[in-house]
Amino acid sequence: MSTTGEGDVARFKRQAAERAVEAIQPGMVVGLGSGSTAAFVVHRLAALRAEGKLTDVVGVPTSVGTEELARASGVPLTTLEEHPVVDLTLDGADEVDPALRLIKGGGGALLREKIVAQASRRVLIVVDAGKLSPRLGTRWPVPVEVLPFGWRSQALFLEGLGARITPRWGPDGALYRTDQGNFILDCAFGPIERPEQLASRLEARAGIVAHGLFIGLTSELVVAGPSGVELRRPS
Ligand SMILES: O=C[C@H](O)[C@H](O)[C@H](O)COP(=O)(O)O
Repeated sequence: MSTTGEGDVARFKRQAAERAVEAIQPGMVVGLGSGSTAAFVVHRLAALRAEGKLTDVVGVPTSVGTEELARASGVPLTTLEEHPVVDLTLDGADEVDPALRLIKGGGGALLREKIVAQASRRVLIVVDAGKLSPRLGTRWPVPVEVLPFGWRSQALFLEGLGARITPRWGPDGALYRTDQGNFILDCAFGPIERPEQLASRLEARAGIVAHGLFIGLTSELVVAGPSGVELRRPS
C-alpha cells in the first residue's frame, strides 16, 4: 500500500526496508545503517516495538544521524564495545553491481558503516531498483574519507589513479566533516573494471581513512521496484 504523497522511489525504499526487517529475530543485536532507506528500517522497527514485538532487539547505529533517529523513535541502542559482534546489519547502498559489490557513503557514513558491516554475521543490503548497476562507478562516484592532515596530497594521489575529484562541501559552505571530523573526496572513476584492485590501492595509502567500495560484505540484497520486492544472494 502506498503512503499518501510518497513518490515511487520512496515507496520502493520503504517496501524493501519493511521486507528486510522481517529478517530480525527476537534478542538480536542489529546494525542500523544510515541514509533514507535505513531510516525506513528504524521506523519499521519502532512500529513493531510499539506493537510489543522485537522489544528485546538492540541496535548499533552507524552514524550520529541514525543514533539520533533511533533515540527519537524509541529504539534501544548499544555499542560495539558492549556487543563487538553484530547478528544482522540492515543498510542501504548507493550503487549495487551484479556480484552485490557496493558503493556506499553518499551520506558520509561509510567508515562506521564498514566497521559495523565487518563486525556482522550477516549483512542485508536494502535498495530500490534504481541502485542496480551493471558496473560500479557507472552511476556514482566513490566517496573517499581522508584525514584533514595532508588531504590535498590525497587528492593528487586519487587523481593519479584516474579519478575526477570533487571535495564534498557542507551546508555551511565549509568542507563537509564526517562524524569522525574527516573530509570526503568524491572520486568519479567512471565504470570501474577491477573494484578489488582499486580498493587495495586505496587501503594502502596513509591518510585515506575509508573508501566507499564494499566488497564481499553483502550477505543478501533486498531490492524493491515496479515488479515487486526480491531477495538476491551473491552468486
Ligand atoms: O553514507 C551513507 C550510506 O552509505 C547510505 O546507506 C547510502 O548513501 C544510501 O542512502 P539512501 O538510502 O538515502 O539512498
